Amino acid sequence: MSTGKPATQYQAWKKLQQLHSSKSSKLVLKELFANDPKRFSTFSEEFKASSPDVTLLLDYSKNLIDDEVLSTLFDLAREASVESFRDDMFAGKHINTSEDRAVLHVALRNPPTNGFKIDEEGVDEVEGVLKHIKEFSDSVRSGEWKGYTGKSIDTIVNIGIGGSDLGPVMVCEALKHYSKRDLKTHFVSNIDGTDLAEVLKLCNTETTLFIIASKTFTTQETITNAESAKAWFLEQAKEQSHVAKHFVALSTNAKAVTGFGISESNMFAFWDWVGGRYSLWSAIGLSIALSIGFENFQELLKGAHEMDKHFKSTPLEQNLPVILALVGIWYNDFYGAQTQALLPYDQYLKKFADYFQQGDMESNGKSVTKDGSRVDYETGPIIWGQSGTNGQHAFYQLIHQGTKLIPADFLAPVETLNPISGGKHHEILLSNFFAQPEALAFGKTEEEVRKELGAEASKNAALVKSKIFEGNKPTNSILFQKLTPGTLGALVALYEHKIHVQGAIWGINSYDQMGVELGKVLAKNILKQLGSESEVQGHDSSTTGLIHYYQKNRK
Ligand SMILES: O=P(O)(O)OC[C@H]1O[C@@H](O)[C@H](O)[C@@H](O)[C@@H]1O
Repeated sequence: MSTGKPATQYQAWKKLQQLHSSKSSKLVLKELFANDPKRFSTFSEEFKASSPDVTLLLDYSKNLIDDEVLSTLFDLAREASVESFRDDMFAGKHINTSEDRAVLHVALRNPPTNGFKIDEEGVDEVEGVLKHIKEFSDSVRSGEWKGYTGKSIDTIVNIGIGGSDLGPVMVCEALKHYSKRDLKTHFVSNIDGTDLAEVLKLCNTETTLFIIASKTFTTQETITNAESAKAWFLEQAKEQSHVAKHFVALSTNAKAVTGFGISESNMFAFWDWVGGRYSLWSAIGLSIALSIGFENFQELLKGAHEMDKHFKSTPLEQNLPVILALVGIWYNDFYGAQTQALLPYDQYLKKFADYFQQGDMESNGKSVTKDGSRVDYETGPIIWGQSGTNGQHAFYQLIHQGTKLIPADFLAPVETLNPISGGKHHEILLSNFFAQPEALAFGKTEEEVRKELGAEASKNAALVKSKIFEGNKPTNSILFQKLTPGTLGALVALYEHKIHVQGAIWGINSYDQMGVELGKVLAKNILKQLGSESEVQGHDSSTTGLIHYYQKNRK
């Protein structure tokens, strides 16, 4: 079990504080590289899965670390019992202590033979649900599954929010290359009626399949959207019995699913040991299987499983999720960095940062440890980013020359799936992928700027200053072979395990999400009061004033 101890109590933490005060000014990338020609090979690791297409190279040499810092970070991981906490997760121990649950997304991608031995109720049902997903997705994709007028399905609408939306959205976008183009996939998540209304404009009742994705099947947004979609469907289809051909559910709550009017035979089950933000590997991935086919969905699971094996069995010093986690902690807790940017140089990964905003921030955005103490150090970073090179023309200015330290992960494929114009686009893309971390690390000195400006430099001191790049900005670079389903599985699992390791060191519970509850409760209460001004009770003057303004001005 993770110690749940405040991280500041570890000896290694104290040593890292000392190292930061004594050497941070000496950790200068330009010098570290100049003094060690082998720095790249020392601080990089390759991950190779059994499929030759699934390889990742992590270069973490452009970080503000040396051997001593790194070995102390590994000491920290050992002192915080990261290895036994990891093993507890794989063994099905109830590491989600506040909800007394196991955390077993790894069981969803664990092959029936040669996998990990996991002992928890429901794990032996995983294969059966996968079989159900296969049969159903095959029959929809082949056109065998017919709608109420005998036509095949050509449009999928996944209705879900949070973990029941973001994973499928990200993966369907990332693996669009492998998708069945004549089967359109849409996602509706927001309670804002605009989301559903705009999607319904693209749908035909006779050929649309709605997937209602909700672990609890009680989420207000999802159930309201699902009810409205059903009403829209029945306006045309009339007969309640036709619902069975057009609505399926993904949930752990059979009672609520049948209560909604979807029969259990049209329900794809999962279990409470699957956290919402770790659920794309479960029945929640049905829209993925429909879009890219079951075999590709299985490749995605396989790639993740290979990363699970790496995480479970590789010594910490070569363990990619552990390295990413420790380097992240170095900036988050000792340099005071507030954020972490994820910058994929692959257009298909444009939703990757959005996905891990929930994955990381909902997991590690906590301020009490497992034993209830208030932390006196920083926990989860703010995750953000977008695909390169778009980000370069938007926010990179601040990363290069702003006042904030923004550690950033750069990701790119060696091979593109779209080698248009003889591969010219990809070469340009990758030249940017290589150039940005280089520019961030090594910057541009005043001397270089003066040389470049020539005579102009002596006339315009401010111009000289504005063109200096201080450099020494840390980055990780991840090069993967190409964006296959297996590679994506491995990449997602890499970041999932990074989150796990950081949570273990911070002593927090990465697997609950109490922080999303209060707003939901207040909204329900306010909804009841929106009828008239006199009903608005029990709020501060700001909230009351805002509600009254809305009530006066609504039409
Ligand atoms: O799948 P459900 O039960 O509808 O929940 C959706 C989301 O609901 C949110 O409230 C949770 O914070 C997320 O973790 C979850 O993914």
